Amino acid sequence: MEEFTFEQAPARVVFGRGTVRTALAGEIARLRAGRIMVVADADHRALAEAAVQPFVDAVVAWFGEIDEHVPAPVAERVVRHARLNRADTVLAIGGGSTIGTAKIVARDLHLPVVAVPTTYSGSEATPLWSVTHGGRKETGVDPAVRPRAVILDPDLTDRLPRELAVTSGLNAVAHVVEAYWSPGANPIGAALADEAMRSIAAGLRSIGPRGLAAAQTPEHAFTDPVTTWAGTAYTAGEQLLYGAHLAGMTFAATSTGLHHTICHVLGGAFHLPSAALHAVVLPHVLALNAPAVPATADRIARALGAPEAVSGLRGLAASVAAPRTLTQIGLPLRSLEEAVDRVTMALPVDNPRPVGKPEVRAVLTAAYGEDAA
Ligand SMILES: NC(=O)c1ccc[n+]([C@@H]2O[C@H](COP(=O)([O-])OP(=O)(O)OC[C@H]3O[C@@H](n4cnc5c(N)ncnc54)[C@H](O)[C@@H]3O)[C@@H](O)[C@H]2O)c1
Ligand SMILES: O=C(O)CCC(=O)CC(=O)O
Repeated sequence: MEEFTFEQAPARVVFGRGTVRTALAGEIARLRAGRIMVVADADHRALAEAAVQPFVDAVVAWFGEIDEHVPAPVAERVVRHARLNRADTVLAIGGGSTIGTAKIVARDLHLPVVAVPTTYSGSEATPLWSVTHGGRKETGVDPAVRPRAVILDPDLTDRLPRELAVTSGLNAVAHVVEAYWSPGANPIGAALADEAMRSIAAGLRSIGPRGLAAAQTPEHAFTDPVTTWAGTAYTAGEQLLYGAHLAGMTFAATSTGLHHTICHVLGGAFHLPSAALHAVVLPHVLALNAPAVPATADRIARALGAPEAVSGLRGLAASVAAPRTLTQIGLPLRSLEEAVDRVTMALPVDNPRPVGKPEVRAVLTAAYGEDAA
């Protein structure tokens, strides 16, 4: 076996139903969190207020201005708010945008973050941060922003509306796919990726037309020994949250390629919903790259439980009625040339095959589907 490096910043992860009530206070105490600033959007304020009750006297500030892709003025305000209130720790309760907002405080003021994710973004497992300056999404890596304690409570993610559960699950699939072929790929990351992909795919297949709440009943629970732990069956929501966290871990240990670059550039420039963007773009980047990395494509197919990677991913996305075109998620066809130019300007990227403007155009045109015909 060739030499390889695998690095993860230290973090404690607590997984289980109800752990936002039963375990969060313990993690706060263990970290000696001191003065706490809570970051949560308006939709998660009540949940966050209930969660902090056991340590409410330590909460010195709230920040609720969350905007996807973390606009620079919001990043400045959250840091100022933490500084003014002399916060020692940031507690983020919400999706990738909320955790991403908290991460900027960690980046700039070196405060620890405690994360309670409510989507499958996997951001709670990564040292990646981003800030968008006037339509240009800047991303960076800083081990200090990786949350030091993480509460994975499937009761929270099971509340996701069906559409967001689907696209967020496919966002996690995108982390896994790029982790397999990134230059930093290594055997430990690939083992995490295999388990992440199996788990997410199993969870997605069970969502069905009625969403996660309907997939929690015992008849939906997984008893396949490959995907259960110590004989305990997992529900679809549990499979998804567990898999999404592993996806974040494996993605964290590698680097971003063409797929994530496209999503960052377009997400920031056109303020598109990040998870839906991943869901639409991923099959086309996989179709571009799979012939260049046949062994990796076979491994992706095996993890998906499909005979072939590209059709396997397309089948999975179709089975959950994922959005299929850029038009569907808010990028009109008239923006194609601007989108191609913006992504091309972000090249070069680490990618299994060389990418120039023609490849970018091919991927984005394909992502418009029948709308580009
Ligand atoms: N740093 C990383 O490693 C990383 C990884 C993935 C995504 N991201 C970033 O995170 C952002 C996107 O995050 P996201 O896809 O999680 O979406 P989000 O955090 O923007 O949330 C989308 C919407 O869903 C709502 N929501 C969240 N959880 C919910 C729940 N349980 N029930 C009902 N509604 C809920 C939110 O209030 C919001 O309105 C993007 O900026 C993306 O780049 C970062
Ligand atoms: O927005 C960030 O913090 C970086 C995002 C990232 O690399 C993962 C994603 O877009 O899903």
